[in-house]
Amino acid sequence: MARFRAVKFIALGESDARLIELTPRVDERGSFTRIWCADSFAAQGIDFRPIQGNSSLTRVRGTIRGMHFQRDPKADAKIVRCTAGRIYDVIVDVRSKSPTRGQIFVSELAPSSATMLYIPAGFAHGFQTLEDNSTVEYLMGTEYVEALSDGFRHDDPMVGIKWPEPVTMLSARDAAWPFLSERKLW
Ligand SMILES: Cc1cn([C@H]2C[C@H](O)[C@@H](COP(=O)(O)OP(=O)(O)O[C@H]3O[C@H](C)C(=O)[C@H](O)[C@H]3O)O2)c(=O)[nH]c1=O
Repeated sequence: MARFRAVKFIALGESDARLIELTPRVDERGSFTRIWCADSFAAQGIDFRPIQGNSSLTRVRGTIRGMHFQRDPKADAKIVRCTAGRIYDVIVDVRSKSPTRGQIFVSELAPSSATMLYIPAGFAHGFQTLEDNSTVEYLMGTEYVEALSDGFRHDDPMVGIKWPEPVTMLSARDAAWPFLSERKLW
């Protein structure tokens, strides 16, 4: 029985976030790709178990979703994958005691790249779409708790994220986050 070739975990800077290179198995019908494998994550020392799966469709290029995170005790680790279109994905370490606190890590995700992103609990996450009709699939390590849902502005000067394109759409909630200078986040 042919074994699946292992996926490849690539560290993002000095952080515990990982870009994961998947291994599509191609044949004349198309391809088959293993997305989640407990053994692969355990072998990397990553304690992550999917609890919930989500999918978002974003119709207009240039839309930004984020920056979002869930507060303790339900800080959410997640696996993120772009299954249609293309996204400029941004994570920011908001853990007050982390050696990479406040650091920004950027990845471009698209179906063709056969990659996905492991985002540990304690990171804020957001993305800007680089094509119309971009779909993002998530595996979440905790359930969604609206009361613990939190975030900050995509253009918060205390963070300094550089987005690649003009912003075309933003939810009212994402436009209304307080500036970090008005709150103590880390
Ligand atoms: C996250 C979530 C949301 N919802 C409900 C709440 C709203 O009624 C609706 C849309 O939620 P929201 O506007 O927060 O969707 P996004 O702006 O795409 O938020 C996501 O975008 C950034 C980039 C992320 O990393 C998070 O996964 C998530 O916060 O779905 C649920 O029912 N379950 C959930 O797990």
